[in-house]
Amino acid sequence: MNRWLIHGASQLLTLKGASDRPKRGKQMSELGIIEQGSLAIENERIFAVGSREEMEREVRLRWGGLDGVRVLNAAGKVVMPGLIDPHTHLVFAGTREYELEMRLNGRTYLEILQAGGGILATTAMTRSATEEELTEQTLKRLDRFLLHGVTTVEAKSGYGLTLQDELKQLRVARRVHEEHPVDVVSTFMGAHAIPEEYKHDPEEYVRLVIGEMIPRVAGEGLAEFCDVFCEKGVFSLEQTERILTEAKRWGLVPKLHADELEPMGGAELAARIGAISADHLLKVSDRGIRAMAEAGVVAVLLPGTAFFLMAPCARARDMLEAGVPVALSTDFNPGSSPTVSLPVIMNLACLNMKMTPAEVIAAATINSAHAIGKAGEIGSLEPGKQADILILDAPNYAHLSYHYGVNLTDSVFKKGELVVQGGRRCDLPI
Ligand SMILES: N=CN[C@@H](CCC(=O)O)C(=O)O
Ligand SMILES: [Zn+2]
Repeated sequence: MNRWLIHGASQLLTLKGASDRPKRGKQMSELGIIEQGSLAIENERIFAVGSREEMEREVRLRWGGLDGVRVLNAAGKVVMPGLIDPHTHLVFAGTREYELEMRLNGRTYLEILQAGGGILATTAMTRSATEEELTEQTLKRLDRFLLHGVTTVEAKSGYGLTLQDELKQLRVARRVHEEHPVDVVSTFMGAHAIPEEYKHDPEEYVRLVIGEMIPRVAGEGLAEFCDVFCEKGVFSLEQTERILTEAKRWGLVPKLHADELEPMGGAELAARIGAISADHLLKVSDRGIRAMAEAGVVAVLLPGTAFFLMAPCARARDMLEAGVPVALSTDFNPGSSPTVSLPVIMNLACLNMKMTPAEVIAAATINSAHAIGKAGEIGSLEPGKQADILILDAPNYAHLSYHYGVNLTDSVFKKGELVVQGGRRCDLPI
């Protein structure tokens, strides 16, 4: 029996009460804080949460004392749900550091893509890599996510762009999910770019995505979601709608890269088609914001991408005021956001989108869990939920957005196992 008592945190952030529906508006600032909070774990799950005194009583009653219970003293620390990253392009080969200089010299992100670079450069490198090579590189990245307090990531395919190479990426995502403590939730994104070989007949590629890729991915149970890069010169609104409609028919839940570089009506489509999230949204219209609020589509905002592409951020405050549930993500990928640090993204969300330190915590935990349909299991510290827990070396939550670029992760529990302690992996053989 695995039993832990995490004891006497200066702040324990429960984020309770939002497992059924994501937090919106003022709820985003309510973190359900327990001062001098304690939490008990039994096997993979949280079994009780409360004040120090309540938990001492509970532990005596339920466990008959502390025999066989491991105790972690969290005095002076913050205990909170493990961070959840709901939008990454985790599985790829190679890097694109040279594009930074091209962009600094005035080339735009889309120009680089249209010239066969960008996503297409990573596609070429990913196609040439073996499943073994991709697995090894992806496991390393997951280690880095974990050391930054992240316990679940969503991962998109989209650097294969052939049936076999898309399946290869998704198989790697499944394999690392099984091998690594961080949970990986998969999204099929065959419609990430038009591959070179279909440049002169993009419609033919859309037919391939719809007719062959979606049935195979869904048939093999390799993804839960389907995403499309709905953007000028990439996939049109009409093509996006066709792809996502077919995905739905196969049981894949729609997501969208929406209104990132040009206003395309992506947010409106997300609402209309019943997408679980619409992501990016730098150029979203007022109508799109209203439609998302009405339909309850989670806005996954990616201020690290805006920062790295030197673009103005999404209008987070307008979305929050309109009642759109907001989540945050790294958008980790080799082109537009090569960072694994969700805490840095939270800091950027405060400084560049004027979200508060409390709002960004709700956005990167319970609302991120909603963006990937997992809020019944993770995203808050409540009895019965998976024991995915982050302990910060800081006396209150505001430190997370304040020490920018500093990793405050002290300890991490994943499914009730202590996997990071003192900022280092502690579950590996020496
Ligand atoms: N915008 C499209 N896709 C990714 C970037 C992928 C890449 O540049 O490799 C994004 O979300 O930013
Ligand atoms: Zn993306």
